[in-house]
Amino acid sequence: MTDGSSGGTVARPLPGPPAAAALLADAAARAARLASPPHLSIVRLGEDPASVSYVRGKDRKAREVGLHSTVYALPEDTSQADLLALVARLNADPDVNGILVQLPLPAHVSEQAVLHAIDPRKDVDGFHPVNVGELWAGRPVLAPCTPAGIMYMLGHYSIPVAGARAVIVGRSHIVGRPLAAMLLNAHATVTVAHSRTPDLGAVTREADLLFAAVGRVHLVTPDMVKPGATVVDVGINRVVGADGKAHLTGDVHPDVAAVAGALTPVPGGVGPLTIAQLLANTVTAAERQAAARL
Ligand SMILES: Nc1nc2c(c(=O)[nH]1)N[C@@H](CN(C=O)c1ccc(C(=O)N[C@@H](CCC(=O)O)C(=O)O)cc1)CN2
Repeated sequence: MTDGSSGGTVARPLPGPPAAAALLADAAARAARLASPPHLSIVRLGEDPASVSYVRGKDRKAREVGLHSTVYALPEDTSQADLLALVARLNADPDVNGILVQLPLPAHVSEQAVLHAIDPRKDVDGFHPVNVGELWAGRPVLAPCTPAGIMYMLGHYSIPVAGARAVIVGRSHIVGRPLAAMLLNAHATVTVAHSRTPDLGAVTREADLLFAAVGRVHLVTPDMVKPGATVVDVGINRVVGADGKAHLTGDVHPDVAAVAGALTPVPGGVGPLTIAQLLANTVTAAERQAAARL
């Protein structure tokens, strides 16, 4: 695409909201076919502003698409035992289809203990080892929301994945690792790079599909990108600009737009897909629970 002013090329923008709207519309239609609205329970500890905002967004969107949502906003000093008791209660409640514990948790609570306690059939975040294992075995049921949303977005914009060389920078449990499994399942050739990868640029320049998910402002610069590659920016970094105001920026330098073939913005890129995919997962969980009761 030409930018019409300098004669140079600019990457095709891949905005998240249209893809998220399509995913939400599908989730809403599936939810409407169930005997009762799927019920999502969201648990949050403490008042971290980003977590408060994400949970509010999940609750609001759930209601917008016809789901039933309950938020448990617990004090920061809630003990691990009390949190586990709540999870056990939600596991046992036949009226609850999906359970989500917002991350990060305070340091005194073991994330692993809590995530492993959620019934895998209600684990709409896809973080339980049963769901992680099914994903890596090529049989995804409930899969982590940000990478699943990214895969949906690539499909929405008809970006080819099968046969592509994909490079993911970042190996987190929320994004990098599950995304690697999803890309493999979709027949890409996948490399996962990380903080100890030597000559990162040589690796990223191989990519037809490049994913930046490390949380380091503008880590990916134009010289690290193959001309025409699709670049997906998963970074959400809060920085203070020259104007003294806080704003969000990604892991990809804006000048990458002059090299890439397509680029997701931050904000307004993959972020909105996270919540849309969560609600799609909640409907999937409810559908499977209804079928198991028949
Ligand atoms: N239990 C979970 N905890 C966390 C997850 C998760 O998937 N499950 N992911 C992240 C945070 N997250 C959802 O929880 C999330 C991140 C970003 C967005 C989003 O829409 N971002 C917007 C910008 C929003 C803003 O202004 O801050 C964008 O990128 O355009 C939604 C959800 C960690 N915790």
